[in-house]
Amino acid sequence: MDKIIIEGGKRLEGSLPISGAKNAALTLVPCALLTEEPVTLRNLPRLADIDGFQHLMNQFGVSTTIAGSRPEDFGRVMTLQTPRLTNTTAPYELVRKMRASILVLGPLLGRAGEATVSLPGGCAIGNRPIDLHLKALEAFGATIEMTSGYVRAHAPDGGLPGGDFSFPVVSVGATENALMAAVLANGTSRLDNAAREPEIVDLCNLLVAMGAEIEGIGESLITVHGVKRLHGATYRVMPDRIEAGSYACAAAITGGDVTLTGANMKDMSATNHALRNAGVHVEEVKGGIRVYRDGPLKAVNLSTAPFPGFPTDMQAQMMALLAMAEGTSVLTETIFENRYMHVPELNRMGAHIETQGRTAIVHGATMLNGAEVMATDLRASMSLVIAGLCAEGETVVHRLYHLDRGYERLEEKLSLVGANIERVGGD
Ligand SMILES: CC(=O)N[C@H]1[C@@H](OP(=O)(O)OP(=O)(O)OC[C@H]2O[C@@H](n3ccc(=O)[nH]c3=O)[C@H](O)[C@@H]2O)O[C@H](CO)[C@@H](O)[C@@H]1O
Ligand SMILES: C=C(OP(=O)(O)O)C(=O)O
Repeated sequence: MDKIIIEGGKRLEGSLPISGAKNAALTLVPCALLTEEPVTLRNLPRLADIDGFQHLMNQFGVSTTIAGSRPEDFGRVMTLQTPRLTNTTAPYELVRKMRASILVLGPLLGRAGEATVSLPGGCAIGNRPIDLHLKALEAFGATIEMTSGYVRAHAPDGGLPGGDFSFPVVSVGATENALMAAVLANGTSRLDNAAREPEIVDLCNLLVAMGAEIEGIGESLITVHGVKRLHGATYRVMPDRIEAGSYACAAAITGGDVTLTGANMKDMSATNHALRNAGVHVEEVKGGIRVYRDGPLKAVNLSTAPFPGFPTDMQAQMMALLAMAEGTSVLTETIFENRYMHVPELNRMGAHIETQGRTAIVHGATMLNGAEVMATDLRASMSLVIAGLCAEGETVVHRLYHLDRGYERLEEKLSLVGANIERVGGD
């Protein structure tokens, strides 16, 4: 298996391009199931998760063509077309590798009136149940059965009637599945306490471009008036706010000065606020965001929360940064019950971090040392890369498949700003 080797201590400087957002792309791609016309997605990141999703879509009879794939380009353009659904089952083999496959449930049900999707199961960061996805679809009139590890959903003859659902907990994926099911329902549906993440806004914008009628985009009460059919559209995937935040931490930990081209400031308020409190300068510049640091890093207390709160997907990267700050930072993870697996690995690099349940206490201003570390989940992997960039000596990050799910050609991007980083084939 490949590994990444980082020689720490290089100050990052220059410009680094931000890719299309993984978490937006994973909900935009299944929208192609909702129409027989072509849906073209621009700025789609080149990631293992997107390749996996493309494969899953092909199983349903979706044709996919890719343009703009010169090896030197970041991103690409994919056109998906579903003249006819040839299959409505998402098998265990594909869902197991990619949790976001559950996002085909809503659109398949909306278009075909039925869907069978393998239960995704838990993953490293937590149990991640899908009960709210199913309850929302039931509220719209679907019948749900569970058999042999699969969810089978059926709409009544004539399609889903639509209905109202209030989420007891904010869920990004359940809001997305519900929206994709509601757009083709016979009546009006209302989602209360819906997720307000920018990726949900991106999804709604594509659905509207396809002819959907949605009110309350970006708000916690969303109303969807079902339409008879949707048409094709061409749409540009939003920039990845988590990738941008991750590279902002990388720039900051090295005391660097990096412009994140293509990043969107307005999607990143909570992350930028935390960075500024930590003593990092974050400025909007033409075409992106400039991040630099010219003073010491300061301790910050943070609690993860649904948007517009501080994103759980930035917790691990910020923790690596705070390991080098003066003072003690207290981080609280409120979204996933097991999202501190980077802590023992960061401690092996010389950090002083203790965890007590959902709280992590980071005793900062430590000197980090390079070490061999094991990446356990996507953002945990990135926190180890960030730590490695400022550590003394060599850091070797093993198990790269997590990083490849969410960071497009990470080592190339970091090399562009002067990092001493390479990917090598391992045993
Ligand atoms: C592909 C994608 O977009 N992934 C993101 C998405 O994941 P995902 O959509 O899986 O996360 P959710 O927003 O659904 O999860 C939020 C919380 O709700 C709980 N829950 C969720 C669904 C459900 O049916 N029942 C339930 O109890 C979860 O266990 C978790 O505690 O949002 C998370 C929270 O911002 C991010 O960390 C992930 O990167
Ligand atoms: C947890 C994440 O993704 P996923 O939901 O795809 O596992 C993430 O992007 O940090």
